[in-house]
Amino acid sequence: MITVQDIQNQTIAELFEQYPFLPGFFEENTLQVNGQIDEKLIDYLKFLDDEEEVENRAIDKDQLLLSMTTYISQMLEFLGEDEEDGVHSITILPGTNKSGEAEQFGELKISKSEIVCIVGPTGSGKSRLLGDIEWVAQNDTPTSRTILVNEEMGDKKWRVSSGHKLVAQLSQNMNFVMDLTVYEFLELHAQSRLVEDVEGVIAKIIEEANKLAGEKFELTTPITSLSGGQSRALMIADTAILSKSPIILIDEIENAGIDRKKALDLLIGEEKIVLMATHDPMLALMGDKRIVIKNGGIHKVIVTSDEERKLLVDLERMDAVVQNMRTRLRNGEIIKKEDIGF
Ligand SMILES: Nc1ncnc2c1ncn2[C@@H]1O[C@H](COP(=O)(O)OP(=O)(O)OP(=O)(O)O)[C@@H](O)[C@H]1O
Repeated sequence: MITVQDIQNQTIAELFEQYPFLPGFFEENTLQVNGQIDEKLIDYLKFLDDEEEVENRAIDKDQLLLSMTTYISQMLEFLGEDEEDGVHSITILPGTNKSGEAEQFGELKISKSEIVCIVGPTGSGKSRLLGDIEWVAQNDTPTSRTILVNEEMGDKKWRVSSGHKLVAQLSQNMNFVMDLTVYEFLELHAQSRLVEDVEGVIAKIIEEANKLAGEKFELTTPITSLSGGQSRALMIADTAILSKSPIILIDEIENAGIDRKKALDLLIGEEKIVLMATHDPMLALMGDKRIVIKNGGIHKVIVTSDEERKLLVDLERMDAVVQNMRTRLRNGEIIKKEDIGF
């Protein structure tokens, strides 16, 4: 939070540079700066020592300073740039499995730049764990887990705040209902994030999305006619490039017909916490750790070993062969034994 003390001794020029949206506040409050740009804010506001001015404006110096401070804090929060509000870690505190038995781990802390995979049989509760994190559960979900943010009890503001979402979620179903072209969709999204270079950002997102998707699509394509893989690729590129959320939750990227390794590389390029539920061995080993879910509970947490990391290289090679075969089969080619390459 910004305080009055933080701003009152800075010059107006310094404040305008630090908070580019502040001139808007001056305009709204008919505060003329003219030649006083290099004065300290507190000195500039001396004209409000005059009682007549205070009466005319119906605001005194202290009130004005306070409302300016609130405005700056709210704008920073809205823009997602409040440093002190940054998320450094989340911590999962144990709850119960599907049989109501207590989960056997003390607590599980996940920090910025960590990738954690969630593995376990179908229906074991992987999506439920992602759901708990998204909801910042406070013993109020079927698992009774609690999620701490920065080692503190999660603030319920994360559940409702639209300008400042804790998580960006990429889920299995990506159904668009709006009648927009890819360009219009991205434009709306970029504008709502107050991006300055909207055109540049849109170009970057479509370029990255097309690197992930098998079949290329255009900015003029209606989003409703994108294939499952294409819309997934679009959402991944959009999330990686536009989302300010500190946590990315991914529920299965394997079946989408996109280049999964590139997708993950794109997503983890930013300093974020990434949690990914997966059935795919290659993706599971790309994480720093993996959470094993059994019967709805966190059964084990395994740190990826050096040996596993080395094996990942072989898995990636095998995966490339399979992907290549998929592409060639799709293109109507005939596969031969030597195409397998090992
Ligand atoms: N600890 C728990 N206590 C009670 N219910 C649970 C618990 N964990 C999961 N469930 C419930 O079990 C069901 C299956 O869980 P979920 O959908 O998370 O499985 P999944 O591992 O993601 O499956 P899939 O691999 O098929 O996507 C859901 O209805 C979920 O709410």
